[in-house]
Amino acid sequence: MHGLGNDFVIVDGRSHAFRPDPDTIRAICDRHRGVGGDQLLVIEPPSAPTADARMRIYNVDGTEAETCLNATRCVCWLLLEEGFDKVRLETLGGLIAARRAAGGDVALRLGAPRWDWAAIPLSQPADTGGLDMESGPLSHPVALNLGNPHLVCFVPDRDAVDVRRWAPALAANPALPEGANIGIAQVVTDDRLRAVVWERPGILTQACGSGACAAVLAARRRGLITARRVVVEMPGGNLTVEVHEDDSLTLTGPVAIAFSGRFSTDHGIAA
Ligand SMILES: N[C@@H](CCC[C@H](N)C(=O)O)C(=O)O
Repeated sequence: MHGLGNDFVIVDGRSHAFRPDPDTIRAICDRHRGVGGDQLLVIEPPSAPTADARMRIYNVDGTEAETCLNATRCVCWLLLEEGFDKVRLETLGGLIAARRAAGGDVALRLGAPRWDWAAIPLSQPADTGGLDMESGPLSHPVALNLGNPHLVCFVPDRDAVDVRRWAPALAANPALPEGANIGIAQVVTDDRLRAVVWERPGILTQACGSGACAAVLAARRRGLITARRVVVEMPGGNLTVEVHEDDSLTLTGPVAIAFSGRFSTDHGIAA
């Protein structure tokens, strides 16, 4: 499935456990020799009675990520199609509630972000409203944690930035012990941003749900916008982010199935 081109291989491991090792994850996500995708997702039975299912999120390098909101929208859509009214999905980054929205979209309700330096995490105390970091046109990023770590840099023109050239140095900054997703954002109007995200562990994605939320929250924190309902244009399409009074969020956008199939253990993929 994909959310605006942010694409995922999703394995339903609820009746047959699927615990891929890093080599298997890399093989599945390989765009030339495997299925290909920005992440591998495994649906598991919930560990808490408050959740309907649990989702594990594996990055293309085999590491496990805490949060991926486009992935959450895709997996929640699958669960909603099974007849659930609303869905609560457990992730390493927390419990996320989802419902159907207009036009077949999926809306997620998320808790407030964390802004303190230790929660990003950063290796030492710093003002997360503008870190002392720079890489070419990217400077003084806002840092926040939405279950996963994000830095957001504001630029006058998103498309003028050579993201592959400048973002990796920020992501590798030693002040980020767990790395970070690097957002490059441009304010278009008070309720419209343009953004692109260099995701951990070093891929440029078509869209990023947590990156869209991070861009809106960072723009509000910097005083660059005041709107609470903001459209974020990403290369793959638009996401809508609503910031509620208590700083909780609603993220809404489309999902789509690309194809479905079965893994075989006979063709080099270990299940
Ligand atoms: N790879 C990331 C998480 C991916 C974010 C995702 N695309 C989204 O939609 O939120 C990480 O390691 O944190």
